Amino acid sequence: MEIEVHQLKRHFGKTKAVDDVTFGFASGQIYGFVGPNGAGKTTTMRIMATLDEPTSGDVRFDGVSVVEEPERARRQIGYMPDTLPAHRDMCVHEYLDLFARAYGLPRQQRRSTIAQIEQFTNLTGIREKLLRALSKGMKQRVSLARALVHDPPLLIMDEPAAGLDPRARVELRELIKALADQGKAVLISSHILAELTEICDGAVIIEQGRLLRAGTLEAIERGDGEVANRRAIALRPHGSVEALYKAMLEMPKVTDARVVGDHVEADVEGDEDDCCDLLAELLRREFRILEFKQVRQGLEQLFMSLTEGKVQ
Ligand SMILES: Nc1ncnc2c1ncn2[C@@H]1O[C@H](COP(=O)(O)OP(=O)(O)OP(=O)(O)O)[C@@H](O)[C@H]1O
Repeated sequence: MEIEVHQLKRHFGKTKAVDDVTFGFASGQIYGFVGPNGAGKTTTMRIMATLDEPTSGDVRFDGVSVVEEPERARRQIGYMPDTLPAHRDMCVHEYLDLFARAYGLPRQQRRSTIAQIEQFTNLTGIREKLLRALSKGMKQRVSLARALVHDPPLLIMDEPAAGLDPRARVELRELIKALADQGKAVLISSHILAELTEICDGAVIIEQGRLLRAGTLEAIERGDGEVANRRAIALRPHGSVEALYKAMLEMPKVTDARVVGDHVEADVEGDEDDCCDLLAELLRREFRILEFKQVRQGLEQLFMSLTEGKVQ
């Protein structure tokens, strides 16, 4: 499935919550949605989930428009909001059954589908528990299960890791990866950028409603603008790290270098060719290099170099 967000705008009075945002991604991909508080992430996600209407622009799932055919579009997505289930006096199983009915799943199919999802989200052991008796992590899993009952090809998750303990975060990450492996497209907003870097294929970076960058992490890193002509490399010498570190600092295209354990990491002003030239020069100077690799910038670094923390 192709997801296309096209020139999306959503204005609340004078506030341009979303201001001409265009990006796309596809089945099997996990895209991180990042931006400072108030950047417009939730507003964009709610429009994608057909819970709000754009001022102008559109979102299409394989051509199906959220504006023109919201009912059809709605079946394509599972939305996990940043609020947790609030039907306090209902147990987990009843709650999931309620949503499966709402999506019109016939009885037999409902049973097997819910059983599978409960197993996948690790809810089987607590399916009889009341929602109000659940911990935050359990509620997050119920919320994910609810988003999956109609087997949507696209999953939209708004801050799913917020407030989770480290174990629950790791488990959530594994679930998201498994969903992408099944072929689902996933858009996930989070402020925990290091975590997103580990699972995301790409990112959409917005600030004050405006798109700063969108694409695969590699493409964003390579892209035009201020991060374009910068590469980071890591080298592990056979011999003194300090000697290599000093030599690196003297290289004309190296803007910064640091010793990290048994490696030297360096920022290079230039492209891949410049990195290779640098290695050639080191070898010419008879440095013995055991490892040489390009280091991918994390989302955190990309985000910091692209945003200035502006808030509306
Ligand atoms: N219903 C509304 N009425 C008026 N303004 C709104 C409404 N919903 C959102 N906004 C404004 O739109 C802007 C974007 O808000 P949004 O919740 O989309 O940001 P966000 O990126 O999800 O932020 P956070 O990271 O803090 O969750 C903010 O300035 C917010 O105050």
